[in-house]
Amino acid sequence: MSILKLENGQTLDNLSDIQSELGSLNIQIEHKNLGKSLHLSDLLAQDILSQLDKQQILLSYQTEFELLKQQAGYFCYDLLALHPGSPNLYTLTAAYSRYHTHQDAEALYILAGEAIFGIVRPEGNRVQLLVQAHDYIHVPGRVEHWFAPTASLHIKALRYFTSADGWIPQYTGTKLQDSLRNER
Ligand SMILES: CSCCC(=O)C(=O)O
Ligand SMILES: [Fe+2]
Ligand code: NI
Repeated sequence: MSILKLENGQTLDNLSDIQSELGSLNIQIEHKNLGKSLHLSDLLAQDILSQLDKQQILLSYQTEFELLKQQAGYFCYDLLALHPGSPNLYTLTAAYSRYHTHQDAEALYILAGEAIFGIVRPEGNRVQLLVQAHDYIHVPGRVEHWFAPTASLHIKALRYFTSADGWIPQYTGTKLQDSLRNER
């Protein structure tokens, strides 16, 4: 389930409270357990996935993708799978965890593990959203954010793209450290 931390340190874990806090940015957050096979849960529990494993996982969510394609106009989807032993884990997370925007919307469905989105709200204050298994988030284009796995360093998620370009980051230079300093 998602948890939202406000800049004043208050945390919200009630989904409708979180949805209204993020409403001003039109960020969509849902929690839906799509209920899959036992075999799939075994795959999602594995760190090392073969190409075939990854294909199987993607195929398992094809039907949901087709539905989302109609509803939200997604173009394609892929699988993000990070674990402590992932090659170039730190290069990836270093890039993701810098504040950035992109033209395209950024949407994920969390399959396993967890991650944090840092988000700048229109009034300039910053919030952090923890997303976990079965959470679906849609961040509209041009919303300033960062993304990082939690200390568990485990995250598997479907990433939904609205164009072939993907999420080309425009780094904003907002210092993460500053935001942490501002957050009590
Ligand atoms: C790794 S998925 C989310 C990271 C991100 O914000 C991005 O790639 O733009
Ligand atoms: Fe992003
Ligand atoms: Ni759930």
